[in-house]
Amino acid sequence: MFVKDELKKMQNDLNPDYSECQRDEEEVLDSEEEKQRRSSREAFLKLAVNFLRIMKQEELADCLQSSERISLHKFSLYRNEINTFKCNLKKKFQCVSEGIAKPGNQTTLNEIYTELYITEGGTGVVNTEHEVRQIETFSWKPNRPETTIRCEDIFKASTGRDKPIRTVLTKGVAGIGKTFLTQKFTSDWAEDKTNQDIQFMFPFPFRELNSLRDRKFSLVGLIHHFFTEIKEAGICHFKKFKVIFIFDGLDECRLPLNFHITEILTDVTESTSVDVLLTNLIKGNLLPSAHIWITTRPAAANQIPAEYIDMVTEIRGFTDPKKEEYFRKRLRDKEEANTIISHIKKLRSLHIMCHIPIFCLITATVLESLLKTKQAGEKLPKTLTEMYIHFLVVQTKLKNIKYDGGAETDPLWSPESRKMIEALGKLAFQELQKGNLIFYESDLTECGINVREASVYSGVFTQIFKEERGVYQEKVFCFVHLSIQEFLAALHVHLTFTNSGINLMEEEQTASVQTDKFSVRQFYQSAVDKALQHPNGHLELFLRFLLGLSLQTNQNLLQGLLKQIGNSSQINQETAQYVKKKMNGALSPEKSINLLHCLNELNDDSIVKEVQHQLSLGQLSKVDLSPAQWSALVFILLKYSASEAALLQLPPVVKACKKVQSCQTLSSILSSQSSRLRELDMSNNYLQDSRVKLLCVGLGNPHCVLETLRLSGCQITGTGFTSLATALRSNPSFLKEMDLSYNHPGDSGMKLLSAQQQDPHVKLDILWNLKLSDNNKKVTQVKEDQLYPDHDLRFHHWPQLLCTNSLTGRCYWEVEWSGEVQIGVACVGIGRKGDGDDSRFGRTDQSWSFYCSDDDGYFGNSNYASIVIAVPSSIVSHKLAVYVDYPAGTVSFYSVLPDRLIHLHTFNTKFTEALYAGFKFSTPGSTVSLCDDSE
Ligand SMILES: Nc1ncnc2c1ncn2[C@@H]1O[C@H](COP(=O)(O)OP(=O)(O)OP(=O)(O)O)[C@@H](O)[C@H]1O
Repeated sequence: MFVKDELKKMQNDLNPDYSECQRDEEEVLDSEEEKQRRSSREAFLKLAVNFLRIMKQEELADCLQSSERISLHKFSLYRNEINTFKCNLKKKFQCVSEGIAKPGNQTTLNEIYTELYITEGGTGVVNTEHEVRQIETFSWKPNRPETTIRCEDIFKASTGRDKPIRTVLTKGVAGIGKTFLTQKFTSDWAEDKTNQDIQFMFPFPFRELNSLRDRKFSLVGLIHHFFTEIKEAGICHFKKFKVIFIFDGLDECRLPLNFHITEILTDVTESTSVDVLLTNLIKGNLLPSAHIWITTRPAAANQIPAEYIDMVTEIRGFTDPKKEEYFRKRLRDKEEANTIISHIKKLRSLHIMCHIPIFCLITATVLESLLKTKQAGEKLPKTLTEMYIHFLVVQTKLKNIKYDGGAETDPLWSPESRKMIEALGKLAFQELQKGNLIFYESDLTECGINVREASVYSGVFTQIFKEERGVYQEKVFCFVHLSIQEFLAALHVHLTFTNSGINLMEEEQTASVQTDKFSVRQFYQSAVDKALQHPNGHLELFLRFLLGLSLQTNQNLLQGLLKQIGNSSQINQETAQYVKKKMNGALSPEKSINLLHCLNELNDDSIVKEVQHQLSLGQLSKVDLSPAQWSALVFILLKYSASEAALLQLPPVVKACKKVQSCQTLSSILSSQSSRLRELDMSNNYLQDSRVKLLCVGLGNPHCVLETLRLSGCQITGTGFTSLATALRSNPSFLKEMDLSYNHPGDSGMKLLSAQQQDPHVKLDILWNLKLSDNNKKVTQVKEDQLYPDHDLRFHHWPQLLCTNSLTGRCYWEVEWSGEVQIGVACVGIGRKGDGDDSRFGRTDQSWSFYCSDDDGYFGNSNYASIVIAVPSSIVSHKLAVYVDYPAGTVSFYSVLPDRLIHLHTFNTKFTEALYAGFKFSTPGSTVSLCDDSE
């Protein structure tokens, strides 16, 4: 029976038509009897394979041997080894090395892990902006629903996806928690908490793969190399299992990944270089059923062509409540946690930066230590430079006490500590210039850092400098966060200048007398110039730190390490002036805003204050803003949650905008996630196509929430219309109203916009579609958009209009109509904006009208009262008469027949404001014409 059953199963295994789900009834059970049965099966299979080989049926033998059944058998047979594998993974990720580990007081991943906000979407497009700047323009109030993903669901398709997800690319700036997330994902699986349908999870950090650059492996070999338990269990067949490969830190990859090479590899046992192995795995040539998860900093995301990525996700860090949760987890003293949280909340810049977990870690370390030693009246750090200086001081103090046996009161900067910081600073600066974020032994040696010392050091300054050991001997080093590297680089440049007078910011370096005022001024100004020249803004944070270090208060904090520069307050003022001058030149908004941050580091908040003052006075519209003030305005609007009143002022402000730069600035306001700008009126500005194009960058950004855009009389031609149409196509969700009158769209421009209006995704509700003709006596509702000059009295939503002359005394007129229209009168105070009833003919008590329809006949309307008139077909006419007796307060309607008038209805009211004749249209093609003899 057993033999018969097994043979049947084997037959099924060798039958290509036999489906996967039919195999599923083969379950792995744990009972003793089951175990025995499994080992008998295994033996029987081996026999069968042997027989097949003797019979020269090699192909069948191979097939049977590599079948899922064998693998499944092995999977269950090697359960112990697999448990060891899981156990080791668990151990590996359980403890996190944060700061100086106190023996017996190690933090575990599960204790400290705080949920990250992860969103689905985004493209693999590279972002060349500086990462920290990207973070700062980020706010936690998404303007539209975003698909968020939980850590354990990274491979679960969101609704609407029909294809299973094979490859996921997760982006996130430095220190945002990519590695932590992959560790949590793996350890939750290893702890049997989540994703239990997955049989194997293999985490491979790129920095460890780098050390295998010159070696050859098969995929199985690579797995065995990293995970010896798998090798020892002899598991070689992964084809039919659910396997996840996790590749963390693509940005650190030093393997030459080339996706255009033709070398196709499908055999998991064939050896090749690791880069070829990886590209084939990612492309799906190798193990097409495996899942692949790659994490990367944004700038490196484009190394993998988009076609090989099924889903892109982004880690956005901590939400506001999670920031607080993190601090509470980390700082066990409740009171301390409260003080720190409230300090951070008060300082918006710090609060924003705390979206990044690593920054939370730095902040917590610094503030925790300062709170313990703070004297009464002493202030907590407010600027970035201050925070980083304190961080360095805290770390050094800890190292002195813990490793050098020093006391709390000992001088902070021993010659050794100074030497090491100087060397690390040199390394930081040199590598920053080269764009390197990870370094090798040779890089360290070049900066005079002995690897043995450095390895001691990595244990000492754990928070500053990290040493990682791959599976092989080669060690890789990095600063725990890019911003630490930038800070130490700035410190190095400053130290070099104060110690030797050499200005590293200049191309040609000659030593000068550092006390010479001219050279000190030149030093800071050349740093500003150099940072501004950098195309991608990669020296922005560096510059903030360097200028921050020019403050005497900050230099005092580093006494013993940094020599003071004489007369620094005058120099600071001059530097601030220089920065302001630069801000008024032609700069990108990003660079202007960074310079504004630099002013903040220099303790100069004059521009922000000026603009805030103007905002509070409500005077902004009367002031011609300088580009620097523009940047400040953006900064205030984005960062300081401008009051409603301030925002309402924006349209007139924007009216005053003429410069290219202002358009760029506006564009960045519109693109910002925290932008709340709903209405933009740039009418009667000489914008032309070029500036409209700049504006369209913002308009097309998915964060733009603009609802009304007025560009009347802006000299826009077909090209500008093309940019507008493109922008509207890429971000159709919000714009409802656009005034493009008094421009020169030409035929092509008109066509583009009408095509746009047909697009069901575009809610372009108001483009005028009432056409005036016959000397303005006839109105037709048309499908094509008509462009008219904008006018405050125009109805923005409803297709209705009023005549120009007000009605006084007694008036009578006749109107010929067709289609579906309303004819009547309205007070001048009738609403004009929005789609509410207050602006709708017949629905408001400010209008009295008659509805006329080819299909439904007549009925009267005012303030919702419907007066249905039973009209016998003999008296239905397409001519309606209106008679208004203003002093008496009556509006009468008549059906005009060839030989008589038939009274339909009279509304009785009391008129208190000017009254106008008006019409509303309900379907395209409807018309009304004022008859010639109307009075
Ligand atoms: N979810 C989290 N909960 C608590 N702390 C976190 C979390 N994510 C990150 N951290 C803290 O931030 C530090 C940096 O995180 P991680 O190394 O995961 O960042 P990363 O995005 O991989 O950065 P990089 O690009 O520099 O490699 C961690 O060591 C940890 O201290």
